[in-house]
Amino acid sequence: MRELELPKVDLSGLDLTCLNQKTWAKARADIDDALKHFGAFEVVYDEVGSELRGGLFGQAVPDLFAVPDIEKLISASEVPSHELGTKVVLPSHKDPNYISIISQHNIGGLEIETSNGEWISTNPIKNSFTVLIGEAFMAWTNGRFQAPRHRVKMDRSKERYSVVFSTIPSFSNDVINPPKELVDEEHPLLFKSFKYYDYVNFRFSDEGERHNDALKFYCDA
Ligand SMILES: O=C(O)CCC(=O)C(=O)O
Ligand SMILES: [Fe+2]
Repeated sequence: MRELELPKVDLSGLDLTCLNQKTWAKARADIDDALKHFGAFEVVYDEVGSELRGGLFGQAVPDLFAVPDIEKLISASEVPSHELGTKVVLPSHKDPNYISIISQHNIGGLEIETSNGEWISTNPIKNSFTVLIGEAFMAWTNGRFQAPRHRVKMDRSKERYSVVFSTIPSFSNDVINPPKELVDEEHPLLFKSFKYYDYVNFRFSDEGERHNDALKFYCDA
């Protein structure tokens, strides 16, 4: 059986000052298709060069983990030898935010769940990032795009770094409401408008953690 793969969208060389070019129209259509089907895609972007990545993973991230308090956290999670082997180290979840752009270094392990419950392994290459949408963006699109569940599975004896760039609403203007163009008879409103940070507080509360679909419970229309 062929292994499932996330769709790849190549944005290398696209001119950011000229968004009405044909190449952008194709990129937008590819992204729209990927987000409708998977809520995620692999973006190839050569402009983030190996030097920048090298600086991030070769220096900035290890330096961060060398800070004493962070080191304590790492050693607290050192793995007993009987638990070695490939395991889920970050349980399946949806991100609450708009968009996560994830860069994995050397050791992959991020997996995305499809709508029929299959898991897709990501295969990050040197010039790619995994992009996935969160619950706030799903609500803003009135469910046109689904926020995918994802998890990290890896051999726990290895050292893995990943960096997540996350887009979130501003503190002063955090009400999530779909634009009126995305709500009509065929697409009735799915989520009542909600304040993002109130939802995040609920999501990570004991009660919120008990719900498999916290967003639906919190603001189902
Ligand atoms: O480490 C990764 O690849 C993913 C991390 C993640 O899903 C998260 O921080 O929400
Ligand atoms: Fe996540």
